[in-house]
Amino acid sequence: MDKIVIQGGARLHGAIPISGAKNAALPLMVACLLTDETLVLKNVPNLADVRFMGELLKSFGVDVEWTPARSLAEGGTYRLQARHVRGSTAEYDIVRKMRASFFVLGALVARVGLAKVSLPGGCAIGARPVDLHLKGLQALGASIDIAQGYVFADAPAGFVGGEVVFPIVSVGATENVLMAATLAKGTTVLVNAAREPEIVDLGNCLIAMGAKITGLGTSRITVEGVERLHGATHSVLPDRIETGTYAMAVAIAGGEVELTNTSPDLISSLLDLLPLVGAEVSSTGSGIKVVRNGSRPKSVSVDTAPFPGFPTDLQAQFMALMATAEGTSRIRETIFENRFMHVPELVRLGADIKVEGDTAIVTGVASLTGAPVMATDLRASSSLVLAGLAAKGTTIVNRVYHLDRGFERLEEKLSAVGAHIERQKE
Ligand SMILES: CC(=O)N[C@H]1[C@@H](OP(=O)(O)OP(=O)(O)OC[C@H]2O[C@@H](n3ccc(=O)[nH]c3=O)[C@H](O)[C@@H]2O)O[C@H](CO)[C@@H](O)[C@@H]1O
Ligand SMILES: C=C(OP(=O)(O)O)C(=O)O
Repeated sequence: MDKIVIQGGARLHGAIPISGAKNAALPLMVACLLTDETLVLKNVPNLADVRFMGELLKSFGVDVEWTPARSLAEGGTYRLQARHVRGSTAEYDIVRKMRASFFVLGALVARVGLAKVSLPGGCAIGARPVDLHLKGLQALGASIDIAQGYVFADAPAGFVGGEVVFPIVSVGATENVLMAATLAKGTTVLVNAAREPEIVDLGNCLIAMGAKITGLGTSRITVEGVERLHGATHSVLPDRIETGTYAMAVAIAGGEVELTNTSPDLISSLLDLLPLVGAEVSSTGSGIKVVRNGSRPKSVSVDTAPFPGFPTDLQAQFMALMATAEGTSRIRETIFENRFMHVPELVRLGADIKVEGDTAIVTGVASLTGAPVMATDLRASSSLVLAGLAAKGTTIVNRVYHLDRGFERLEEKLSAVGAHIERQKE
């Protein structure tokens, strides 16, 4: 298994190109199931999860053609055509590895009238039930049965528009129901819908495919069903989690870096905090410049929340930053009940962190010390990389396959701005 090896202490200077967003690309790829014409997706990151989604779509008979990017500064292109959908089963082995596989449920039923999709089960960050996806599809007329670990959904005459009220904000359930509603008979209203930029990106692509959607980016989305969707070309929006992670890499390591092909509007919840931490942030027109010179970062407390709040997917990285800051911060995780798996690993690097319920109390230390570490999820792994950039000596991050799910060529991007980081193959 590959490892990432970091010699800490180097300041970062230069530019880092930001890739297309994994969490937008995955549901966008699923959207190809809604039409027999070709969906062309540009700026797609070359990530394990994305390749995996390509394989899942192939298993439904989708023609999947991937053209890799010519350089780090541009994404690859997927041409996806679901001329005929063959089969409608997503097996356990696939769904347990990548939860986004569950997003095929609504689109498959919309297109072929039925689907059998494995329940994903829990994962390292929490129980992550799918009840809201199922209730949403039921509200549109699907009958749902659960047996032998699978969801059997059918709506032989297609979905029928209705009101779907989400008791809590769910990104995935909003995406699943949004896709289903595009081909429903009549009007669907999603109440308390997620407002994440990835939902807006999916909605805009669906509109380009002929869907009638209003209210994207608000908590009330209205979808007027249409009889068919057609092909379209869409460019995936920049990855705000990758943007935020590299912004914090500069804040923790020091230096001056421009993050290109991204936008400050995607991540203002973090960019508003960074000046309080001691990093300067400015918009460059084509991206964001982050600078930290001089004194140690300062402690700032934060609660995670659905967009436009502070993203749970940046909580671990922010904790690494706070581990080196002057003072004490409180980091409250409100989205997932078990997303502190990075704490014991950061403590191995010398961090002073105590967990009390949903809150981590982080007392910054003057310096971290390198050590071998491992993490059980994607963003936790990236927090260990950030900590390694600031730690004295060598940090070895094991289980790199987690990072490869969501960070495209991380070690190349960081070494290009001066970090001493490499991948060691075993
Ligand atoms: C592929 C993708 O886009 N993944 C993102 C997506 O995950 P995902 O879509 O799984 O996250 P959700 O927004 O659905 O989860 C939010 C909360 O709702 C709960 N819940 C969700 C669905 C449901 O049917 N029942 C239920 O109780 C979850 O357990 C969690 O506590 O949004 C999360 C929250 O921003 C991010 O951390 C993930 O990176
Ligand atoms: C939790 C994440 O992904 P997933 O929802 O696919 O597990 C993530 O992207 O941080």
